[in-house]
Amino acid sequence: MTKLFDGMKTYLMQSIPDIRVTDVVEMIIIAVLLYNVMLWIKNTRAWVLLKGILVLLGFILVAYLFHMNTILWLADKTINVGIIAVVIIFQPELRRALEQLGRNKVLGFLVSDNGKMVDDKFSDKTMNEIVKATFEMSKVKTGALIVIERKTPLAEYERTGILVDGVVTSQLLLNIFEHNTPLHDGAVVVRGNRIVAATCYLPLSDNMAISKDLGTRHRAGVGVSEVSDSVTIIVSEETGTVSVAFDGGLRRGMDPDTLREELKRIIEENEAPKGRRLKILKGWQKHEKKADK
Ligand SMILES: Nc1ncnc2c1ncn2[C@@H]1O[C@H](COP(=O)(O)OP(=O)(O)OP(=O)(O)O)[C@@H](O)[C@H]1O
Repeated sequence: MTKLFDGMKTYLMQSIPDIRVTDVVEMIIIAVLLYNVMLWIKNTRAWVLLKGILVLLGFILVAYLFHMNTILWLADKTINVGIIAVVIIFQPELRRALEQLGRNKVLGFLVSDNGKMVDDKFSDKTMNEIVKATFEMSKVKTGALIVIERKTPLAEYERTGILVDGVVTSQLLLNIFEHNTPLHDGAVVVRGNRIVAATCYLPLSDNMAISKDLGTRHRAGVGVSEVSDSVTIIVSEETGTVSVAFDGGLRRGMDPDTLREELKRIIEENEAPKGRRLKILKGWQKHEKKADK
């Protein structure tokens, strides 16, 4: 009996490899990475592609089971080209994913982003002017798209528009978005207390979770929030509804108080200490789920 136990003990000691702390850390990192890749696949066009690849793999399995050598040979020869094709097709999504990684605070310590300094800090007055203009436009159903820059520079999108460089006032915003005027189309970019540009073209989000009732104005608002830490206010031309896009999410049906509160919260988050920042993000995510229903 003792011999049996000793044998089992030796077997177990030999067959279970030494698990070090680094192995556990490695497993956690891989699990987090896999989870994020799966989330990314689910929320982009990659989900449709993945389904196509699964059908193709099923087909190859059938060919393998029935020894269809020509099909197997063709599959073998095209797989490398297929991988390159996937990288080319998903170049915008991959670029966006890498940009998001670059915005990650962990990397932020290594790659500091001090390229842009805003001396003119977003003030309460500016916030009130924006809220006032937003709800005046909402009342008369004037479509609007206002992007507020934070840490991520939006120069790339600013360049697609017309330079304005004016102090943010409700009158200026109303004027810009007035129907049938040269500046009303596209987005306005706000940096600090100034409107830097109008008619800007923003990247469109391809998030499948965005309601099908919403068109390109809303997709553009969410799109820019996916590639930057900006806050975007969207006024629907169809319904007058006010929404806020932030961190890839959309919160709809805002009123003046909730918009002011939301803007304050997000803008202040910039200066918030770490612990508070986490709470703020959790709060946002909770709200976002409710609002998107
Ligand atoms: N990529 C973009 N960047 C900036 N603005 C855009 C972009 N795409 C569309 N827009 C703006 O959105 C307008 C079209 O809005 P559309 O009706 O498609 O969107 P929507 O989300 O249904 O909004 P609404 O509720 O106001 O109709 C365009 O005239 C333009 O001003």
